[in-house]
Amino acid sequence: MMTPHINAAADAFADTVLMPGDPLRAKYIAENYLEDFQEVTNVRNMLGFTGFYKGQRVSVMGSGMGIPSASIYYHELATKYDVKNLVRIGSCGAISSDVKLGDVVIGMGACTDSKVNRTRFKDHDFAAIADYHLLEQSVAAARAHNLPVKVGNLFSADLFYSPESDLFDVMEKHGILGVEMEAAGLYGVAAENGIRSLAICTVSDHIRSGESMSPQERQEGFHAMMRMSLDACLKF
Ligand SMILES: O=P(O)(O)O[C@H]1O[C@H](CO)[C@@H](O)[C@H]1O
Ligand SMILES: O=c1cc[nH]c(=O)[nH]1
Repeated sequence: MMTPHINAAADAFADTVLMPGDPLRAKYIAENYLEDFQEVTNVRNMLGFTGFYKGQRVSVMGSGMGIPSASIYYHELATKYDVKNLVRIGSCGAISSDVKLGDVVIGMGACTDSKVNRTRFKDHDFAAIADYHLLEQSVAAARAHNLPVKVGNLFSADLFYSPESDLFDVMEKHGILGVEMEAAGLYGVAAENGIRSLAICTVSDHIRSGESMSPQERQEGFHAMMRMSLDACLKF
């Protein structure tokens, strides 16, 4: 079986796929956390792997950056590979001084300046929300790891380099925990196809202070999020 963007066999993916934007973060997770793993797809170098974590079959695959790229993979995994749970494990920028570099935030909801959910939802405002079960199990896994996650709203931006700097003030006023580029699209695809989804992000940049992680830290450094999301998968 193949889609235009995934060259994996029909049964190549586990029910749960963890999805960083970066395919090399996916490779890193497979190599460092999964046993008996195999590369199952590599079209355009958007690498995907399936292996075992604490005895449970789990997959990890890159999504690319931004809702248009990621939605292709979310859609094909949901509709062609019968995947049940899509969990984004990404990076994000923080705005509030209450959210620090390295903090893990979970998107109970995701606002966006993208039109994709309006396109799906007859131009009305679709409330892009996480699946409650995945959220609950992820918060429980974080507690078990003594990882103080923050749960709330994300903002999925079309532009990484936005000219609208005053939008960050509006986001902060409305309690946005993290700015990233895929969660609202993920929640839209999941709702459209009746599957479960969640976005978990590690803060890699502070938009106010200018603090920023290196590319290598973004690829290989999010161990707290990797461990808690893999442990959460055991309960999905
Ligand atoms: O680190 P990932 O998961 O790619 O997530 C964030 O990083 C990318 C931008 O640098 C965007 O994809 C954004 O959502
Ligand atoms: O979209 C993103 C991702 C990481 N950091 C940001 O500031 N924005």
